[in-house]
Amino acid sequence: MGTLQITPSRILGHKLAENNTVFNSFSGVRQVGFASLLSRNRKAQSFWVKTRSNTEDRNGGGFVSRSSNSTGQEEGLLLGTEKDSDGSVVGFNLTPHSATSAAKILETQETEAKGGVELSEDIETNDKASIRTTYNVIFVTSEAAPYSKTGGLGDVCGSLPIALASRGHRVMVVSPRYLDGNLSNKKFANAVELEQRSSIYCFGGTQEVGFFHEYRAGVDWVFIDHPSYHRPGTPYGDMFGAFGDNQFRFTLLCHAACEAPLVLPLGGFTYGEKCLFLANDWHAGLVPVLLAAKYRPYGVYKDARSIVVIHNIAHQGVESAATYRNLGLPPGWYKALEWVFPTWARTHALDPGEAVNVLKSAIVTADRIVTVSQGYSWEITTPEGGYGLHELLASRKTVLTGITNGIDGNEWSPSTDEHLPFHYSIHDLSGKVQCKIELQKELGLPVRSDCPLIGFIGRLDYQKGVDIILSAIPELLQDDVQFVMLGSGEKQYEDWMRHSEAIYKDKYRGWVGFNVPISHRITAGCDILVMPSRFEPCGLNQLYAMAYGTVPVVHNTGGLRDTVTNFNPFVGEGSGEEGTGWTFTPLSKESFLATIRIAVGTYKEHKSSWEGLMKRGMERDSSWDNAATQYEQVFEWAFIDPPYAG
Ligand SMILES: Nc1ncnc2c1ncn2[C@@H]1O[C@H](COP(=O)(O)OP(=O)(O)O[C@H]2O[C@H](CO)[C@@H](O)[C@H](O)[C@H]2O)[C@@H](O)[C@H]1O
Repeated sequence: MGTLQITPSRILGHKLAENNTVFNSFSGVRQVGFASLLSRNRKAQSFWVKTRSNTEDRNGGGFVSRSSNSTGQEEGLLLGTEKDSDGSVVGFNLTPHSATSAAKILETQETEAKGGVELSEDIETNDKASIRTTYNVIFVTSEAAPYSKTGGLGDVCGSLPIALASRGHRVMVVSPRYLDGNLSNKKFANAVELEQRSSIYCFGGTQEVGFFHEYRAGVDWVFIDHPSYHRPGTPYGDMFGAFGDNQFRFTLLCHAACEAPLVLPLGGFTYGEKCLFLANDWHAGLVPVLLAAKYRPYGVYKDARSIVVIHNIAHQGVESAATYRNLGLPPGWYKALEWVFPTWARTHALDPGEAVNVLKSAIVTADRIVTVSQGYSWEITTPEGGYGLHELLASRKTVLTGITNGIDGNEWSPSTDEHLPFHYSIHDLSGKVQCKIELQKELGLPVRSDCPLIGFIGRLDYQKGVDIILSAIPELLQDDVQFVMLGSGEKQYEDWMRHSEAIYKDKYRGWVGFNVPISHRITAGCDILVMPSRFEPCGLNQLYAMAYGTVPVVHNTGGLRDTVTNFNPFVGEGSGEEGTGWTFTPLSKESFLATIRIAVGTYKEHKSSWEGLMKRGMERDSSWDNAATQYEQVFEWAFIDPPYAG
């Protein structure tokens, strides 16, 4: 790793003040999480805290810090200034703890002093080290894979933090420690209990929470421990429906997450107040409100920022207005959460329709808003897509950004996937047909490598358009195709899947349940993956499918429209082809069926076109790096503006 540089546009005055976590580098321009830059090397980090002995070399206003270890050896150059042609300080260089790199930096600085030209070259050639500010980032989320996952939120909060940490940020993920009495409890086995406990006042009493911690893949995974997270079921409910105390459980999460950076000495020292909270979905939505209402009036978190990340606006955390007093917020902040149902949505004539809406409060009080694709960032500002929040979101359009999710290449790669019986890649696709044959065997379908195998994976609910699949299946299965569905959700759909297996014995399989290894094998073994989602903020399964050479057929909406390009066999007057799948509209049985039939026809009749489709999908860059860069841009914008103060 080469030089990490922090280069504000122009610094008028600078002050280097140090507390135990952060260098306040510039007066109001940007905060630099010093701890984050060291967090990638825990040993060096704790050593640095214990035995640091800095020396300052002032050289015409320049500032250089060195640290030495207990044997007196120089560990590395920690800090140096960068100046523009007028001699003004425009940035600091933070360098790694390696003698070679340090020497290179010294060399670079000498060169810079001579002419200042080669610095950027040096940066470019040395590991493509980028010029960027690093932050202390706190993800707050109700799920994070592999510890907990019911859907895409878990995937994103399990992989984006790692991508950001690998780019030099100090990253903590705060999530509940769910113990459901099943095997999944083992996933928390490596998290150790910290001595710290916090008392949280909410719901008319004091709740004590514990903190568990695991440092993995460069990220501090912090799990909030409380009896309300210990029960059978998913993070949100069980066979009888959603838990009745979810508002309580996630209020607790938000309070605890706000405490964590202040009180947990992770790797030797706390994250401190100058951090950036990423509040994911409504479960974490109280975080921006708490920063503004509970902490900032007392001078705490004055320089923190918050971003609400909307993965699915259909879920907003709406409860009766009377529950406001339980949330541990000052009475004056009711307006931030106030929500009035339209007349038609009220239960009776005297119902005033008053409620509290947690996601709404996050949209009001967060410094910036991110959604998981550009298409969806527009859709949520429309009456059709905003689920009642469109006007509010439209009014905050200037701070609303769409960033398409990435996928975790360690977990989802056909050449290394531990759940697959055979591996394959864009250079050698032979393993894919083997995966198909093994899947057919596993599902008890006739083993036929020439028969198009169509798959669906997802929650069985209205959003995912399962009703469209159900209505199309009787006609579709008259064709020579096989169809497999994996999902859990609404009972009527689960029953339909079980029932249909008996009707279409040789053509249809329905796997009811949540099973990650099977989801990987379906993604690899199918030829076509369908996603007739009514709305799809981003969608991950189409990204996984394309990475696995499985061609997606998707409704032309939200993130699906942004990520799947329609197959076009006539580009360049027939000389070439483009596209990674098919998008269809309108969302109807007829257009769904017609598009699948075009895909099946292409699969059967145009083998080379099909291979082109597969390969273009596999070539597509869905890595998190691209998205992480865009998140960094939003972080930067968040710190340019003052924080929300009410
Ligand atoms: N029965 C089952 N067994 C095993 N695995 C299963 C499964 N059902 C679903 N999954 C897995 O859960 C994830 C679902 O992710 P999606 O992004 O498609 O949808 P979800 O609606 O949960 O996420 C929301 O958040 C994400 C993340 O931002 C957005 O992409 C999305 O549009 C938005 O609706 C995938 O990893 C999928 O394989």
